[in-house]
Amino acid sequence: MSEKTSVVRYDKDGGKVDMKLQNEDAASCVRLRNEADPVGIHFENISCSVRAGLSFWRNERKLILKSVSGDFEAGKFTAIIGPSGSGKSTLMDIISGYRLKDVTGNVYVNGSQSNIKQLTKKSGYIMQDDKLQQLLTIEEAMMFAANVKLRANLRISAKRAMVMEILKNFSLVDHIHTLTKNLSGGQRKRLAIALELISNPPVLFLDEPTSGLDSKAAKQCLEILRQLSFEGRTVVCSIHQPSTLMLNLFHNAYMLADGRCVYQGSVNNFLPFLTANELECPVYHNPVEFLIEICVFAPETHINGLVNSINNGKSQEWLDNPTCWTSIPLEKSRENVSRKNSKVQRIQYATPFFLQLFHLLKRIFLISSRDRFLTYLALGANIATGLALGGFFYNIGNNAKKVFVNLNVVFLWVMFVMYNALTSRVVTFPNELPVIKREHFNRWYSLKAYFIASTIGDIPVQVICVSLFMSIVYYLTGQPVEIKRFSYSTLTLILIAIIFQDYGICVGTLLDVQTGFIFGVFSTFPWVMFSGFFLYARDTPQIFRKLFDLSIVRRGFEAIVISLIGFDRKPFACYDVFCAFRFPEFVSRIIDIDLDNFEKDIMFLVITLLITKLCCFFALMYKISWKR
Ligand SMILES: Nc1ncnc2c1ncn2[C@@H]1O[C@H](COP(=O)(O)OP(=O)(O)OP(=O)(O)O)[C@@H](O)[C@H]1O
Repeated sequence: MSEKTSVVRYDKDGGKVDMKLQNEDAASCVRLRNEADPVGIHFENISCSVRAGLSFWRNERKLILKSVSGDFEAGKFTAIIGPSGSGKSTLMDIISGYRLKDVTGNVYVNGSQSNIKQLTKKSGYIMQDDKLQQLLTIEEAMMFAANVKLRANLRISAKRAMVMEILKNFSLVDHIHTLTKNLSGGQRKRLAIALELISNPPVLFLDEPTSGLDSKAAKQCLEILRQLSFEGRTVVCSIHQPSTLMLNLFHNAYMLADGRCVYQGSVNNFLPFLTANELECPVYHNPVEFLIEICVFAPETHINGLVNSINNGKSQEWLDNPTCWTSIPLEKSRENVSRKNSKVQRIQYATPFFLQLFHLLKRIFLISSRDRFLTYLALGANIATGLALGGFFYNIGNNAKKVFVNLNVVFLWVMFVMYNALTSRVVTFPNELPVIKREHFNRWYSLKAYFIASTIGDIPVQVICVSLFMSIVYYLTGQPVEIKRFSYSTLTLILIAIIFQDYGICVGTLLDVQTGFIFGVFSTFPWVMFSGFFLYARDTPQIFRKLFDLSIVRRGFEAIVISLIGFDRKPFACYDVFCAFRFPEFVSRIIDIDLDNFEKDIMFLVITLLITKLCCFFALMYKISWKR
């Protein structure tokens, strides 16, 4: 029998439970913690420019980082400080590999030949406004991270033990069953760090981890980070204006002013550096605040003096134990931070594709089951609209006198399903984007796995909502009670819903909520105009006729009309002496619909769906991977 080790776990109420852990699990847990090698980062002549102004014609550019150099020493806790807008986040984005566009310069990692993707592989980046999955508990969020970020062959009990150990260090065990949306700001920040620590990256980048926290929570957060650096990690965090107490928690400081380096060195050398530059920091004055004030208010010449004194970050004079970077063979270790080079290597994930897919799907269904409000809202909207339309147009489906009213109702079905699917995704998807961005950038899972999981996860929602809506409205409006006709028209509406849902995701990916909403609704206008409902193709000039064939609304509308009045439907019932529109073929000719087009329409919708899916994927890729 294998030996067991005692590990403390916590039950639902936060009480301690003695968990017997297989010795192998304990060993894997320890092994994982010790796997990281210290990583030192050196960067040289990093510049970054952005477009200045909105003119498309003139390519005016503004330099936001001006050839800065510096060192983030292995196993040290370094603060990037500086006035607002000095370029702290930009520098962090560049060194972490998050920003690749319009960047020049070199990054050296431990002196070995590497590129920016290799550094990304070794690091975790916790962004300023890190968005977490709101509807997962701390334990679920951590276990999801453990499942996708740790080796697949690691036992679940080992993963669990590791999660509990990290949570214990972050004082989060008492809240493991609390939903992340209910956590305090400090707890959320700690959870964001804990999530990245699961894969034990040797480098951690944190953009303003203390923003929005009170001084106690900020200090607690920095103490944890300092502790992580003692364990051999290189921890770099940007911080706006640290108090003296906070500053003393860091080993090194790297200070920027107007995109240039004005100080690099140990925190202890801050005052001697000021004195060496003939700047006398008043007693009881925070030296960082003092230097920031100088950078903000003093004339340009003063800043130039500081930049020259520190050689824009190249000088290592004020670091306690400067690394001898000159011993590195530059040709081998040098790596330009350009996109071209960074794309050479493919990202590797800890778990295989299908496992990523499995865990993502599990999370999607868990979140959907928790998102009661949205679920009830979606179901409620479909039931209410179905009842309203069914009530207004009660039992008209077989009435020869109301044939055209019935067609209006069908068009309303299409409009409802289309706008419902489109707007719901335009509004909700931008909230999901930052989470995907963070998780994908930190190599939790591939974009392909996420996309396929979310596609599969969205299908049941659309199928249930549309089927529910159709069951009500189809029955109440008195359409033919035939399974074939009902299933054909429902299938068509489901296809329309999925196409417009994907279109909504595309728009929501590329635009913000307000612009996306306006653009999304407005851009459907051509499809509606050429739907053949307001205007028949035969009444328009020849050159516009093809547009009717390309309209998704037209094809969807036509397919539903055919499933209702096509397939050799019997004449409509006539309750008057004479009814002009008793025969479905005659009606179809009047409304310019060919009753043999059903397969073609469905084929068109399926191809459009595939194209929209591809567009969605590329939009996501553009936003998350390429536009960096
Ligand atoms: N895409 C962009 N287009 C135009 N200007 C930009 C862009 N990105 C950054 N900037 C500008 O670059 C400068 C540096 O921005 P950055 O966010 O790095 O500053 P920061 O030091 O982190 O500021 P804060 O402490 O306020 O967060 C700012 O003036 C900012 O307006």
